Amino acid sequence: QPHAFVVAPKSIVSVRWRSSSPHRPRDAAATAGSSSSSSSPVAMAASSNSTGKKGRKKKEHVGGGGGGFGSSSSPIGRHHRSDEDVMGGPAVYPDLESHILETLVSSTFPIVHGSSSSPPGGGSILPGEIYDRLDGIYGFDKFNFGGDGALYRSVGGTTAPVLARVDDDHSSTWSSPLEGGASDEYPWPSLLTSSSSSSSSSSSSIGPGNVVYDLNSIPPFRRFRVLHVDPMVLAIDDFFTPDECDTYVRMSIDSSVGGGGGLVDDHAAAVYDNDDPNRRRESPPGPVMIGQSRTVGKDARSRAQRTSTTWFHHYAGVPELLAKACRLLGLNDHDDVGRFEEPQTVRYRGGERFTWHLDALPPEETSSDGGGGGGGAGQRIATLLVYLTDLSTGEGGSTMFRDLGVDGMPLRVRPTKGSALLFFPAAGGIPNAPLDIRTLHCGEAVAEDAGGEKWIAQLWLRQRAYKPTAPVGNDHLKALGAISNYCNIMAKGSI
Ligand SMILES: O=C(O)CCC(=O)C(=O)O
Ligand SMILES: [Fe+2]
Repeated sequence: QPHAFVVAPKSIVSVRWRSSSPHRPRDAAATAGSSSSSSSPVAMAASSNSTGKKGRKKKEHVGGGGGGFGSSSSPIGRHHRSDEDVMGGPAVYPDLESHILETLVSSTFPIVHGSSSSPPGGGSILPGEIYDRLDGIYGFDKFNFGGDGALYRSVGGTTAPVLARVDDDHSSTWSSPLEGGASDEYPWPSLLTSSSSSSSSSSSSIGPGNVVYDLNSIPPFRRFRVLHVDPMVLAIDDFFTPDECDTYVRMSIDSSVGGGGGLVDDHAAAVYDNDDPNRRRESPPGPVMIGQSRTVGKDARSRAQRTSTTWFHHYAGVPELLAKACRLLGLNDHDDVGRFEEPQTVRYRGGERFTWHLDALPPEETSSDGGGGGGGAGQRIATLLVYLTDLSTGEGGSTMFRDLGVDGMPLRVRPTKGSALLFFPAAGGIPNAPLDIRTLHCGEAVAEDAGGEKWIAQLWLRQRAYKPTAPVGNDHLKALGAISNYCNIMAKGSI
């Protein structure tokens, strides 16, 4: 069962849906047995949306030339270069249709790094123009950087919080994709129109009525970097503590004892034996290793796409990840926890990688009939990736966005322990298309002689409630208590 866009070889004339990484357990089973390649060109996906309801929009630009960042309209042909320099493998760039190519323009806006002009508590300051633009594209008020539901912006040389914004612009040409007109606005309604992000406590609707938590107990994330504006790619450097990183790695490794690295083994590591009694992971079972992907996939291409190892985690086992993701994205309602796919950790050893792909899902995976899995959860609208280990320059392992760098080079994000990377695989790019092809990215091969392994944790947010399929018994509901505990601990810590 295909599950994500992966780039076809140049000789193939359009982007095709193709199985690749074990993003989801069902995929692993499918790739192990059958293979991959029902195809469905992007052009088809794009046109299939054209009758959808009008939804939240993109104010302008997208197609290049419209003025604004990233509209330098440099042709994308230059991106059709060999990737041997960065991937050490055969070229897997697509031949894309011209109207898609035209959307692949890099941002030319200079990104301001560093702390010399930082807001209180750190972070970067960008010109107000960028914030205005991000607000228009992404609904800025829902990102919790640097303040209570606010981002910091530069105002006359000083900093001031940007107040949560009322979203009154629904004059969109952005249509609802993939739903046969049956869905609501796409893809941001809940991010944009739910109540102001971080100023109120949550109320429970999917959870037991007595579970309450307040995500405001988690300090706002202050150390963020805007790596690219449109499409937006953010790094959040204070997302996980070193201890949290170590815990996530350790529980993955520990759970695989006896798991044997088989393909899908829902029974492996059914019980997680926490060796740290101070943590609250006593009851939930541990993560399940779903396979070393050297063995996942039948054909050479599938095998080549990901050569790492993935573990699927019980929601209840990763409250820090869920709570912080909700805090970051302004998802205060318990229902929103139910929109996350199975949390994953991924290990890349020397030589391992994940080649160019898009995280956005093919239509059959998002349809509301549930036929594609996930219970009609809709599209992946946000990718959150947390680096659990450091890799130094020269050790490889960077996440690279092929088309978002400067001078034809990829945007390269080196793994930094505790940093998160946030981007939006289906939020913009091609008008009326259900994916943002500009977010094409890869996990660069880790150098054979790297000093350590690359580990990441990953989380995908869907448009609607998602039905997990692994590990057995995995249930969002069971995480609410753990999230509540975590928030309580954070609240006490900050007093
Ligand atoms: O490992 C990375 O840096 C990227 C992983 C990734 O893109 C994915 O798993 O979808
Ligand atoms: Fe990805």
